[in-house]
Amino acid sequence: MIVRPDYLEIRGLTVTFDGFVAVDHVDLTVFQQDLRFLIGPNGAGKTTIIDALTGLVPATGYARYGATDLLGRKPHQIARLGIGRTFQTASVFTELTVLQNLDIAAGAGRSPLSLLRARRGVPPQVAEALETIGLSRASGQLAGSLSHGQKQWLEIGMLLVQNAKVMLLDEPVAGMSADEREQTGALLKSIATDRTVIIVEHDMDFLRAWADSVTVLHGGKVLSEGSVADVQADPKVQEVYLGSGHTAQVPAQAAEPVAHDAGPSTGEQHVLVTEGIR
Ligand SMILES: Nc1ncnc2c1ncn2[C@@H]1O[C@H](COP(=O)(O)OP(=O)(O)OP(=O)(O)O)[C@@H](O)[C@H]1O
Repeated sequence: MIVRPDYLEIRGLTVTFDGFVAVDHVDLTVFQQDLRFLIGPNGAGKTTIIDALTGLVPATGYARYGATDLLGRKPHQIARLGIGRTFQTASVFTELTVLQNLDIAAGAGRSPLSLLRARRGVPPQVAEALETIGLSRASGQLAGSLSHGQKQWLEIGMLLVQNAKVMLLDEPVAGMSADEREQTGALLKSIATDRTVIIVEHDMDFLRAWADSVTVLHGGKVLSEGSVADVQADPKVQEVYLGSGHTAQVPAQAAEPVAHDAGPSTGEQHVLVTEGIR
């Protein structure tokens, strides 16, 4: 792998909410081509890290992409620097077509009214994004009529046409069918060839199938980092996921996270969690 200078480097990232330290001196380095998964129990600080990197919450420390500092900037400035994110719930314009959604994301130098008008030809970067996300044939379809998975792909396409070089994806496969998960894995792998991609995910099967590397968070701190095999073998990770039999939080199969206050785990949950990390 050729290491290029434009990679994401985070040092001592800290986010505090009214005295509560949600992210606690996190160090993270992610290179292009390294499909990095960020995992951890509910409340570990995963989404807050993405929020801090995209200017939604104030943070201290240091976060740099290439030569550019990210902290202390407004969300739109960070987006313009090529740092893109998705949310747990896809935010597409449901009343507009797939193509119109991509057009708006691309800006394309057109007025809002002209974006809504039919027009000849599709800008090359939009056509390329349509192809990459597998929605070329659905380009005229209303985004609201897409499947859950297709909406997530459209959102990724909207980042592609904005030339996002860093993509921070929050639970991209939650609620997807098995087929959609498979297609999403292949999509993420392909976009990570020349981008820095971080995926927050609870789905351990998906992680095992697609992660190049994993960072495990717990209580706002980095607990473990390495390959899937490395983190699975780490006793600290096993302790967090398996706990004393009362702290089970990450299901093996379910796409949705289990609530933090789900109460003592049952024997069945415990088996699921054991399968989840092994
Ligand atoms: N705006 C906020 N104000 C106060 N506390 C917050 C805020 N946002 C997050 N937190 C707290 O920070 C901690 C980390 O939350 P975060 O959403 O980052 O966790 P997470 O690892 O993404 O969890 P999940 O897997 O459940 O999404 C939690 O204790 C949460 O309650």
